[in-house]
Amino acid sequence: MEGLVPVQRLPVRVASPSLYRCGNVSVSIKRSLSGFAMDRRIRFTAPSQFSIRAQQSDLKESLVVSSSSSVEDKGNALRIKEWEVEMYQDEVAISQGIRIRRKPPTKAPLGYTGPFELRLHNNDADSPRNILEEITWYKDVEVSRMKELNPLDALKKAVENAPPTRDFVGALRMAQERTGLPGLIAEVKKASPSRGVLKENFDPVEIAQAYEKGGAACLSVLTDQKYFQGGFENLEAIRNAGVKCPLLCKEFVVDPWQIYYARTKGADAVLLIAAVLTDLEITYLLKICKNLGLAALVEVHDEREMGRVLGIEGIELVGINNRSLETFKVDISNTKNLLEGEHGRQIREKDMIVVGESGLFTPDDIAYVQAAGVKAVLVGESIVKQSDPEKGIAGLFGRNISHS
Ligand SMILES: O=C(O)c1ccccc1NCC(=O)[C@H](O)[C@H](O)COP(=O)(O)O
Repeated sequence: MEGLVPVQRLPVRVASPSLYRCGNVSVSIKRSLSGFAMDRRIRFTAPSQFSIRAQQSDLKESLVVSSSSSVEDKGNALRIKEWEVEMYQDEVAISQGIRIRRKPPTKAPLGYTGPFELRLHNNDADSPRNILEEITWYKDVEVSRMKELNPLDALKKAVENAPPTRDFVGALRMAQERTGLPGLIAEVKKASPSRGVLKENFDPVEIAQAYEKGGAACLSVLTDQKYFQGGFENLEAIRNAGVKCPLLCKEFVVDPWQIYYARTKGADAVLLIAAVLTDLEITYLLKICKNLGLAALVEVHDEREMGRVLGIEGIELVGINNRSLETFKVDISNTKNLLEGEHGRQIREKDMIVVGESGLFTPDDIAYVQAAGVKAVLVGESIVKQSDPEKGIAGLFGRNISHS
């Protein structure tokens, strides 16, 4: 066969690193989960006539293969040099309705498959479309720098000697039983992209201690520096200051390395954002969390994400964020809406803890999300802004919920 080989559309179901054979065509699909470099390459050494139907269960993906071939070899044998298909994470993500795209690799434009010489630059792919996308794209860069300073092997050794984690989920359940109100995850939050600086004289340890005294069940510590003016040093300092509440590392996780890092810095739980991560990534990260003794708060924003998360095994904590990723607008009826109907039924059946997140300011807000079915709330702005955050908690719940 000479000249161009027509574009082939290959429906391929990929379960694991696989080698598919069909006649003398072999398709090897490499799946490297480390760093989520989901890299699939298809290499053919094939005669001119071929058709490929490679199917395995679990993941349904569609690969588009296009290439050119040339006659190079002796005899009539056709050597199709190397056909390379790169299906970026985004293609899987799009199929799952994920709105947050991952950073396109610099060496090739986003989501493009096909021969290098035909690649186009796509401007839309080169810039983030909303704040969460911007944060996660920056996170990719930041994490690769941090990894060089703290290689995974060293982190794994540090984790072996780390003190045991505290029971994040248990603390929420106990608080709810103790107070009859949703357990409070109080957020140590200096600033945010939507509100700017919330507290000028920000002392994370002082705030954490005040939250604990005020009756918080758990604390959430923002570790992102660029957008929230947080830091891992805050997490570490709070942990080392003797605060007993379990700590959530509030990060934008895009890489398993971050989970190990969080564990070495004193986290008892991490946040996983369904808008950013595919189902497979969530499943994989949950396994890592379990292995490290960490709880995972899996955050959703809409019905579709809630449906996805309910289909993933082993999730105990689901956060419903009331803040729109596109507009920053906060609407607490989002929590109520996502807990109605079939999703709410499944959550109750599985005895999951739902955490109402963002935009909670008053006892009425707390009562509203509690009536909708939440067993915990994640609150930052309304309490961190108070000159006395301990009193801020009493104000938020309409009564003193401290242990004393
Ligand atoms: O808070 C933001 O502006 C923000 C922007 C983009 C992504 C995430 C963001 N916040 C993270 C959170 O989930 C909140 O800090 C948390 O739910 C507490 O919210 P609030 O009580 O409204 O401070």
